Amino acid sequence: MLQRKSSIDTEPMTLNLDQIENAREEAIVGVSGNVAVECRNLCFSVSTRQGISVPILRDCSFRIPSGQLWMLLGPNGCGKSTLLKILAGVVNPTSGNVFVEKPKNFVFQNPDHQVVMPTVEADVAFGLGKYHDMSQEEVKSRVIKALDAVGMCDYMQRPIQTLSGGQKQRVAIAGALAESCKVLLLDELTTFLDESDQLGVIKAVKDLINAKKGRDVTALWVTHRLEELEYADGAVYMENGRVVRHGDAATISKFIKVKQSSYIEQIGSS
Ligand SMILES: Nc1ncnc2c1ncn2[C@@H]1O[C@H](COP(=O)(O)OP(=O)(O)OP(=O)(O)O)[C@@H](O)[C@H]1O
Repeated sequence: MLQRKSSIDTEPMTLNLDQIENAREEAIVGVSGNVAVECRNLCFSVSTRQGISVPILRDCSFRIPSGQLWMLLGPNGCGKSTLLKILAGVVNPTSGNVFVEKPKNFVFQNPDHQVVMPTVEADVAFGLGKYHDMSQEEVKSRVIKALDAVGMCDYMQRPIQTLSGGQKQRVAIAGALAESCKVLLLDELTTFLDESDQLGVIKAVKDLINAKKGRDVTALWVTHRLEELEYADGAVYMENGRVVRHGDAATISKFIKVKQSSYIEQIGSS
């Protein structure tokens, strides 16, 4: 496992090649504090029935600073979900290093796959069941705080099946927050949602990142929607299993837009 970077460098004098590369990366991504997520030379391959190894992720490296909302973007099949599953610990990489600050929590694409209890309150409290010595007061207080963070406090007693898709996503995020999670891994949460629900979920995540500055909750949000980048601090852009660019959201947005327009020009001229 990678070591967390200290915010204060006490021996800055002689840099070896690795340190120079780190400094270059930090200049690119603007990392100034602690790192919440880091991948270094991450590879993942699967084997076909004929025993041929097929690379899915190729040499992926990037860092996400604590307390920020980052997006993971790229064309269909480029490896976003696979990378997120590795960060979540659901899948093991073939090689390379991964660090994700703990506790971490993974929220899935389909809201119906993750809300399991009959009411909102019971659902958010569900994950706390494993802490056997936690008092009822503590459970209640965590549930209220978590629902408050995603703007769902007024829905505590609501039956889950009466919620919209976006409200279910926010309840799922509250469940992760109730467990004091430090890193939220969010897989295309807006895929099944209508426009107003999409906006509601992304704003809820952005608000909680802003509100928790002291506690430094970090979120990595997988998306196809370029317009969602406006809510992000930073982004990782992938193509064909590789991290092509990573850095601040405005730079990545510009990079993708230039790519898209040159692609459209190419189609137009052929
Ligand atoms: N276990 C597996 N066995 C074989 N191929 C796999 C496996 N897991 C992923 N892949 C392939 O790896 C590639 C990346 O898949 P992944 O789901 O990570 O992409 P993605 O960027 O999330 O795609 P999308 O945007 O369409 O959801 C795809 O071509 C997929 O078919």
